[in-house]
Amino acid sequence: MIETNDPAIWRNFLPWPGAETHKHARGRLGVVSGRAHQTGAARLAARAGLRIGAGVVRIYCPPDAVAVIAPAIEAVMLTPFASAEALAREVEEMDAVVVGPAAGLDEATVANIQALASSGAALVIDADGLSVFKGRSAELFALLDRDDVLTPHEGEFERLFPGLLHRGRVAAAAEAAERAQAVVVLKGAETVIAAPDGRLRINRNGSPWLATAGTGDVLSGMIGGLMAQRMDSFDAACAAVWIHADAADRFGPGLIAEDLSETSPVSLRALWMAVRQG
Ligand SMILES: NC(=O)C1=CN([C@@H]2O[C@H](COP(=O)(O)OP(=O)(O)OC[C@H]3O[C@@H](n4cnc5c(N)ncnc54)[C@H](O)[C@@H]3O)[C@@H](O)[C@H]2O)[C@@H](O)CC1
Ligand SMILES: Nc1ncnc2c1ncn2[C@@H]1O[C@H](COP(=O)(O)OP(=O)(O)O)[C@@H](O)[C@H]1O
Repeated sequence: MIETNDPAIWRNFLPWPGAETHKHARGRLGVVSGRAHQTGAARLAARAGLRIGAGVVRIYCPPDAVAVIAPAIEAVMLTPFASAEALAREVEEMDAVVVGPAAGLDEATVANIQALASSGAALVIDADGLSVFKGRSAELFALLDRDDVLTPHEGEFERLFPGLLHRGRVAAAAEAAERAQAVVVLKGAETVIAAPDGRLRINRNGSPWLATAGTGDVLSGMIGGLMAQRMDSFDAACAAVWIHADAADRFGPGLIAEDLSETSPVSLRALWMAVRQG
């Protein structure tokens, strides 16, 4: 019997600010943007990370993207980087970093992930950050720590683990976490979350309203936002997957990815009240 991803399991581990908290202590999240014509995904992830409680969120972007992103953000901050080495230096202060959404399927993305892996930040790798390693997944796995998180949909999963889905989604996710030695979030109507130590949960509050562009980018930001606040990566992934779906369900018809960050505080408040009531 696979454990259902029930909030009662991780609710008490959710991070809340205390009287002595300041924004840097609360947790710092970095999000790597793609080039000038591919910046929306990073902005979606960054806003989601801020909404879920990271105290500081900074987008790192190629220099050509500054003029596009700067007018489209407020609380989220922005730093350009001109090379993978520069990115590695800039993210030194970050607790967690999201990389991959609309990053581009090219060697620059590979180099950026290699550079990020040498930083102290825990990584959430999504979208192009996964697809770019098609046919060379061992290179990606060699870079990962056990607290890093991969967030593939089935198409991306097949690129990294060809043929594995034939075993069924649950067995496939568990084997993938073992091979990657990282947390794997296999997205879908019932998202499966697997850790390299064998922990395994299946999420059953999935919402079909999530079947719209950019919702995966939001999820990566939510996971990264909780990891930046030092929540265990597996629990952070489980909590974010549940909150993401709960927020979608609360919004319902007409949902677009942008709405998730605006609705997630309602989900968070319900969890916060449940924790306070013991
Ligand atoms: N606002 C934005 O800037 C957005 C940017 N996005 C970025 O755009 C880039 C390309 O996105 P694409 O949607 O083309 O790339 P995908 O890898 O999602 O899709 C490419 C192909 O993969 C397969 N596929 C997709 N989802 C699948 C699923 N759930 N199960 C099985 N197969 C599936 C389909 O054959 C699809 O044509 C990515 O970097 C992505 O992060 C998207 O996240 C959408 C929003
Ligand atoms: N029918 C569905 N039921 C429940 N959740 C869904 C459904 N379709 C998509 N989702 C969720 O929506 C998100 C889509 O992510 P992804 O495919 O990466 O999209 P994008 O790349 O556009 O951001 C995932 O969290 C996935 O679990």
